[in-house]
Amino acid sequence: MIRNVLTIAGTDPSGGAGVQADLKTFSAHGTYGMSVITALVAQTTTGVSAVHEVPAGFVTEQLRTLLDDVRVDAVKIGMLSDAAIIGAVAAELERYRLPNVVLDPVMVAKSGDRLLAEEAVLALRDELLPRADLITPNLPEAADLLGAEEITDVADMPAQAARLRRLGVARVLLKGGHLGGSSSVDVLDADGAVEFLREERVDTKNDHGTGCTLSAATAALRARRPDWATAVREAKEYLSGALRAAEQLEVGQGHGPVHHFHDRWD
Ligand SMILES: Nc1ncnc2c1ncn2[C@@H]1O[C@H](COP(=O)(O)OP(=O)(O)O)[C@@H](O)[C@H]1O
Ligand SMILES: Cc1ncc(COP(=O)(O)OP(=O)(O)O)c(N)n1
Repeated sequence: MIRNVLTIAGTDPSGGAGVQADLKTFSAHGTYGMSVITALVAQTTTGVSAVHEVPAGFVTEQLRTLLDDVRVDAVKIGMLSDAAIIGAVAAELERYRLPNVVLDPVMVAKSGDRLLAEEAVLALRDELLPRADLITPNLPEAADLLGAEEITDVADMPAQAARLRRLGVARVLLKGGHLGGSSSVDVLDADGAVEFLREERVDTKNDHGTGCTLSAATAALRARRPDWATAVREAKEYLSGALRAAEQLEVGQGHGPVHHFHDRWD
């Protein structure tokens, strides 16, 4: 049976991040993709020019219309924009008891533009983190959620992940992409085990949407795999392949997108 996977996120007309990247990723993993949109974002490979938020009540309307009809096997949550939308999504997660929820706590785009209001970080921490099965913060997002300094050393990542778990989160994938270096290291703290996930760093400027792709691939794979660690490991491998395949693309002048491929996944 084909699994149904939902993304709740903002848009990217250039197709590199947000809902567009998530749907491509779901398809690449042999799942059926669906989307609830939280914000229309005028952005491309060079940055964000404007954000048009969807009213929170209409986010609720999209979710209820969809969830009253369709079974959902996994969910990826991305850009939420403000506290009202966070509240709306948290309420519907509770109401429908959705399974396999991956929360990417998106705050700032690579271009430096904010995708979550600063005053909404507390709402994200208090209302959504405890309802997620896995969160996937990058290092600046982890620091913001903890009200702490951003760490700069791979060796400190397990302790930072443990602090996030103590906020009441089931599982944490702490992403170390911002550290640079010859390998790209993430830490998974899940189900009683802490694991370093390492991949060779791909030398490319086409790295727009890496966080979106990783969280979407994890959700899709969790709908198909028996446990979180397997889903996360395969998702990271997929992302590295998509970063390598990005050299085939000519999209935009700035940070281009990664390339989603369908041939490896049956
Ligand atoms: N050039 C790269 N080569 C390989 N993996 C990368 C590269 N850039 C980022 N990654 C990986 O992409 C994922 C997301 O990266 P990160 O920059 O940490 O988060 P975000 O995209 O949310 O800011 C992480 O798994 C990170 O290790
Ligand atoms: C609509 C939308 N959602 C999320 C992001 C951030 O995506 P990410 O994968 O972290 O990629 P970069 O912005 O770092 O390239 C986004 N840009 N837009």
